[in-house]
Amino acid sequence: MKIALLGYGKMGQIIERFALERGHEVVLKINIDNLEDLTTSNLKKADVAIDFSAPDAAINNIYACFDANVPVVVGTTGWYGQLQEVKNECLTRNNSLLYGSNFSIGVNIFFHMNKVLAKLMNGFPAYEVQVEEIHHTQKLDSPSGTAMTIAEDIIENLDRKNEWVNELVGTQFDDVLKKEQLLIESHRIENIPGTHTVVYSSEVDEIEFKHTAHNRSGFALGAVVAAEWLEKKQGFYNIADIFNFK
Ligand SMILES: NC(=O)c1ccc[n+]([C@@H]2O[C@H](COP(=O)([O-])OP(=O)(O)OC[C@H]3O[C@@H](n4cnc5c(N)ncnc54)[C@H](O)[C@@H]3O)[C@@H](O)[C@H]2O)c1
Ligand SMILES: O=C(O)C1=N[C@H](C(=O)O)CCC1
Repeated sequence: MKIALLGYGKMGQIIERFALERGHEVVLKINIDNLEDLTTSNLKKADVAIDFSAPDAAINNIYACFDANVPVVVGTTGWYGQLQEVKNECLTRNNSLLYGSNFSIGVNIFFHMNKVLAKLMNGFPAYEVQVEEIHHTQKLDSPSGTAMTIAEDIIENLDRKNEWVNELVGTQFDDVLKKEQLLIESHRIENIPGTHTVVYSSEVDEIEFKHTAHNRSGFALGAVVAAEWLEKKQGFYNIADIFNFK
């Protein structure tokens, strides 16, 4: 498979390593310093594109892939406010896109178990729930895309919560939380690849459900596997469509 890498930073470089190991070829690498190479004719040389760029770059890169009719896997987070618009465009134009806030197997198992746990906790109103995420200090978006997925899945399954609110620890936070609001607490600490915890806390005890990424390899391998899965498909997909847990 010929791959275009849109974003060749921390993730793009590890993705390249896994792609080559799995017998693929990288035919295009785009970074902030060679954006002029992001042309339809260059993109058409690829069977699939993988975007791990920046929140403010993702939409433009996705539309460039749509124009070239190249399936695109989007790992970039921080653009989900425009998800519905991108989905409509993808389906109207018969393009292919797969996105995911987190491509690691461990987190996708965590996503599934988080929904099961949230449903269970409907029977236990004494527990207050909170989501916590920790990432490296270069991260541009807050909360993390993974924390948003976790929070949205809790809201869908736990009747006593209906919206999430984000606090980036170390910045001003004046909100007084309402009972139906779910707090996502974001921490930025040097060199942390990604840690997510769901905490259910009562007067008498606490349940912590936690995923810790030891490095970025799980995200990168997952992105290459997702590209292999998407290559011949048409439509708008989420990483959950690959795992399809019941
Ligand atoms: N879904 C997942 O599993 C997952 C895992 C890790 C990171 N991410 C997300 O991936 C994104 C990238 O993460 P990273 O750690 O590699 O960041 P990074 O800052 O190390 O790399 C991003 C690269 O994108 C480049 N870039 C900037 N503007 C661009 C543009 N318009 N087109 C193409 N490239 C551009 C920059 O030059 C930079 O090298 C972030 O949004 C992050 O949240 C997702
Ligand atoms: O390093 C990042 O940035 C990460 N971003 C994703 C997110 O926002 O959830 C996945 C974890 C790492």
